[in-house]
Amino acid sequence: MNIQSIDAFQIYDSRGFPTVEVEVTLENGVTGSGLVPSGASTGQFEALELRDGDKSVFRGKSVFKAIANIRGEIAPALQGMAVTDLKAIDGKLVELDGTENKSRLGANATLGVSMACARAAANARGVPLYEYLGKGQGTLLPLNEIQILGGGAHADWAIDIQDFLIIAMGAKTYEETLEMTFNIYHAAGEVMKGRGKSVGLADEGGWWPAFDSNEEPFEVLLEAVRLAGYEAGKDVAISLDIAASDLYDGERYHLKKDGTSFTPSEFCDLMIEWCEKYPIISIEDPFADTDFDSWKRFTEEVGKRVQVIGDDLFTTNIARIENGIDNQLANSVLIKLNQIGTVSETMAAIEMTQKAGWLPVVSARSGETEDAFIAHLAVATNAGQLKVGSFARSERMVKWNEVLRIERSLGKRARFVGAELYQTIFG
Ligand SMILES: O=C(O)[C@@H](CO)OP(=O)(O)O
Ligand SMILES: [Mg+2]
Repeated sequence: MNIQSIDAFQIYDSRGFPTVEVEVTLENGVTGSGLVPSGASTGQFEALELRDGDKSVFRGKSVFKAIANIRGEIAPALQGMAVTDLKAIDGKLVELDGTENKSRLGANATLGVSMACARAAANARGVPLYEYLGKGQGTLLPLNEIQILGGGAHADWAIDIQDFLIIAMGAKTYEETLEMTFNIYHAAGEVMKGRGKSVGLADEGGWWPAFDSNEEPFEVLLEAVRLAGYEAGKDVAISLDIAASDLYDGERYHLKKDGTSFTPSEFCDLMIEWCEKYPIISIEDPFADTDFDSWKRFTEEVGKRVQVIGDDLFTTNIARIENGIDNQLANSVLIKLNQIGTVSETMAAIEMTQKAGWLPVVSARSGETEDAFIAHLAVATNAGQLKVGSFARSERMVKWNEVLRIERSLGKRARFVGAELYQTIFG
C-alpha cells in the first residue's frame, strides 16, 4: 500500500474562492482525495494558507503556488511511502516545510495531501474513514452546534457577534439534534420575516440579519424556539461564537452596531451578564486571543455551567492548547484541520484536549467544500461535538448527512450521549 503519485488541482469553495483538491494514487491503483476548507475570521496564530500574489489585495486569490509545492516538492518526497503510516507521512510534511506555521509549503498544501493520504489508506483497507482514523474505537455520534443567525465577518458586519447557534440539549439521538434545530432554524426565518429583518443567508447558511442591536438576535432566537414548540434552557440552549479577536483593537472591544466600546474587564462583565440573562450553554472566543486575563477570569466565574471554547485562542495548536490547560483559560477547544495543517497534528490536539478533561468541538470553516472529512474525524476521535455552520447549504448538509450514514454503518455500536457530555467539564 505504497504511494505511487500525488496530484493537486484548483477547485472552488462554498464562497466561490479558489482552494486545493489533492488526489493520491497508490501502487495498487486505489485513490483518495482531500478538499481543503478556508476561514474568513482567521486567527493570527493559524498555520498559513498559501495564496498567490499580495494577500492584502483580495482574499480569494488563486492557490497555484500551493499546488506547485504539492507537485514539485511533496509528491516526490512522499512517493513510495506506506500510505497507512499517516504519522510518518505527516511528520515528513512538517519536516519538508520546516517552518513553525507551514508558511513555506502552505497549510492548504500539506492538509490536502494529509487528508487524501488518510482517505486512500481507508479505501485501500476497504473500511470507512472513521474506522480507519479511529482504529475501530470511534463510536460516539456528536451533539451538534448549529448556526441560526450569522454575523461578523460572515455577514458583512450586519451584527458584531459572529454566530448565534443552537445546541439541542434535550435530544435523545443524533437525528433529533438535526430535527429540533431544523425546526428552530425555519421558525427563526418566519420570525425575521415577520419583523421585516430577513435579508438572506450568511456565509455558513444562517440567516443574514438586519438587526438594530446585538441583543435583538437573542430575542429573535428565543421567539423562534418558542414558535417551534421548545423550551429554551431545557430542550435547547444558546451557543455563541463572539469571534472577539475581530472586535478588539489591542485596548478596547468595540460593538459597532450598538455604538459601544469596553475595556477588557468591562467586556468580561458583559459576557458574564449575557450568560446570566440568557440560556447560554456554550460560548466561543468571548475574548481576543491575546487577552488571557479575561479568559481566565471568565472561565473561573462561569466555566462550571458554560462551555468556554477557544478557537482563535488555540488555533488547534498543541503548544497553545497546553498553555491554555496549564493556565485554565477555557474548558473546550475548537478543532479545525486547516488551522494546523495535518490530520495527525489535529488528532493529537484532540487527544490532548480530552486527556485534560476538556471537550473538543470539531469544526468546519466558513469557506467549505463538499468534503465530509470532519464528520468522520468527529466520530473517529469520540470528540462528541460537531460545528458545521447552519443548514440550507449543501457544503454544510454533506457533513450533517454523513454522520447519519456513519450511524447506519456503525449499527448497534453507535453511541449518543447528548448533553451528558458536559458533565465532564461541569462536574
Ligand atoms: O470562527 C469560526 O469558528 C469559523 C467557523 O464558524 O469561522 P472561520 O472559518 O471564518 O474562521
Ligand atoms: Mg470561531
